[in-house]
Amino acid sequence: MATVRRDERDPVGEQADTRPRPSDDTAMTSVADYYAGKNVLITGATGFMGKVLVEKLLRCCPQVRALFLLVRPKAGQSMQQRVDDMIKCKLFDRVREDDAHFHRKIVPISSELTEPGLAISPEDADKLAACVNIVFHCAATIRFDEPLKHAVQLNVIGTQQLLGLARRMRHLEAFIHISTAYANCNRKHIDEVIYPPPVEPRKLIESLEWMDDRIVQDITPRLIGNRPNTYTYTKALAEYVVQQEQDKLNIGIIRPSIVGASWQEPFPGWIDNFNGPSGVFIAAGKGILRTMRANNDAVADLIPVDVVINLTLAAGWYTAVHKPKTALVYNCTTGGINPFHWGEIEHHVMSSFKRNPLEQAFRRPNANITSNYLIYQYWILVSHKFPALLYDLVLRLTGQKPQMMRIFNRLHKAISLLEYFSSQDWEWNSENVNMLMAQLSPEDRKTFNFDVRQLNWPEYIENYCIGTKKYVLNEDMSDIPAARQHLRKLRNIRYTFNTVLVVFIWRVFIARSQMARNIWYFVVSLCFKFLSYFRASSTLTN
Ligand SMILES: CCCCCCCCCCCCCCCC(=O)SCCNC(=O)CCNC(=O)[C@H](O)C(C)(C)COP(=O)(O)OP(=O)(O)OC[C@H]1O[C@@H](n2cnc3c(N)ncnc32)[C@H](O)[C@@H]1OP(=O)(O)O
Ligand SMILES: NC(=O)C1=CN([C@@H]2O[C@H](COP(=O)(O)OP(=O)(O)OC[C@H]3O[C@@H](n4cnc5c(N)ncnc54)[C@H](OP(=O)(O)O)[C@@H]3O)[C@@H](O)[C@H]2O)C=CC1
Repeated sequence: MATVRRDERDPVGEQADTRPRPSDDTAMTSVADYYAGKNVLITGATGFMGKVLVEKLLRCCPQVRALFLLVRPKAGQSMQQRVDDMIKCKLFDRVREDDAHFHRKIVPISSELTEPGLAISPEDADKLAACVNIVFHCAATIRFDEPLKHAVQLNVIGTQQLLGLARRMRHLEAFIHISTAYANCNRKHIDEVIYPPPVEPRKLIESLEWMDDRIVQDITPRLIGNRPNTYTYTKALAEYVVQQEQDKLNIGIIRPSIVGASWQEPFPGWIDNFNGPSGVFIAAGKGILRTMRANNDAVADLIPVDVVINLTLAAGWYTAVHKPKTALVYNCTTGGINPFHWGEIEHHVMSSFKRNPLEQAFRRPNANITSNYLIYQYWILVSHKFPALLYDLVLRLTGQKPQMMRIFNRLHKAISLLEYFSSQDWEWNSENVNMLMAQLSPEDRKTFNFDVRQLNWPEYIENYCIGTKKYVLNEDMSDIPAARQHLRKLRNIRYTFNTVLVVFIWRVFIARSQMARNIWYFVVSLCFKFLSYFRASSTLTN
């Protein structure tokens, strides 16, 4: 079994390791000083975490020489257009304030990670081989329903190819791979080690080459075994593939849990996608999602994106400067240090969206999570399907296209894929993370803060919800009074609807059936008796 030992930081007895060791001077450099004059290569820079990584490097390590971003053309946009759009976004406002010409440090390189040779031109590959000092590999498919072939192609073969390129880099000091804390979610306790892979990646890759898509689809459940999806399965394989290079490269592996909006930087609550909990929060805030399967008492292992990026940069520094003998794994999680539970998340998300409502909510936000399958199915029927049918009926009657049932079907698919992670909890060891924190200077501990003991969850969740409103939905905060007014209107509609329903039931059952009338009189007389008893006893005590 190939496992990763914790860094012993003992340079003695390393005959096999020919890589240069750090001098005392370099070991003492601060994180920002280390990145000064360095050429950094980043994959997945256009993604959620990649963008935050680029921003933080430019803002807090302003002496960095160049950032080479491997980007592919997409949706009719060239790679250059995509990078231009990316750096225009609000996330980069603080960097722009500090240095209006920061874009000069960004060098986009056209690359498609699923193509042979990463589809990098020979000239670009030579340039990278000659100058890159540190690689951050963030790119991956994070979809939970990705067909196995594609997930392997990108997450495993793409990683292998990048490692091949890294081996050619003459001045490479560190290779940092972003994995996930759920790569080994088939275990309950997860140490900072690389576990044996579920299958030898080479054998799997060879088999997938000749199998057609139908066969692959059929055998996927058997292959992934007790992992919930191809994403976690291929991320586990990728870790193993990265580990195979530990004799040749200085490697660090970061395993974040559920990455959420930023905690502090560049500003609280920054988020730009529907992945993971963000989509659930938005659907609940819009009043669409009323129930979800989750365990109230299970730890919700959210981790703010800026924490992950701070840890990643610090790990890059540590790996390059201290050159650990084996690849170090960092479990970047909150559960063991500052636990917060799904039940608490539900409470704070709901109250936050009541204070700061989203525009044009479908219903008042009121979602309840439950681990009980029957209760869940009941609420799906009563609170999702029935209102959707009713709404679509109204749309049809007014000559419009029905849409609510379609939205709910997509939502049900999304939440069914997430419930595996919200219905149970895991224990992650974080010794390497603690070790890394202890290695930082007090100044670096502030600039590259990943100490989640200081995280105030209610405040974080409030900023997260506001962040989904501002940055994902692009809603204006000045519209909050109108949104509150809309919620009041929805509440009045609900009261009216409930009253009409009661009157209707009364008319149909009470007024028309003798037996219902008898029951009704019995209930009313019981209430009267109770009231008179209550009055009499309170008169006596007075
Ligand atoms: C108050 C309650 C508290 C309890 C709260 C519990 C939260 C419990 C979170 C656990 C979270 C674990 C996270 C593991 C941690 C990793 O390791 S990381 C990677 C995380 N990866 C992901 O989250 C990817 C999951 N997403 C997917 O796989 C795909 O988006 C889906 C869900 C299969 C949908 O695929 P699709 O149908 O092809 O289409 P896509 O365009 O992607 O999205 C379709 C619709 O689904 C919606 N959608 C997408 N993602 C989501 C989502 N997460 N939620 C809702 N809707 C979504 C989109 O908004 C879109 O809606 P429309 O705009 O069309 O109306
Ligand atoms: N988000 C989360 O909750 C968590 C994420 N992680 C890990 O963090 C990393 C980053 O995740 P995140 O930022 O959320 O993911 P995103 O989906 O936001 O970003 C993925 C990035 O990978 C790039 N990419 C995808 N396919 C290719 C390809 N074929 N060729 C080149 N580039 C490609 C995307 O580029 P493009 O813009 O062109 O599509 C994008 O830049 C991943 O490795 C993920 O496994 C780990 C734990 C949790």
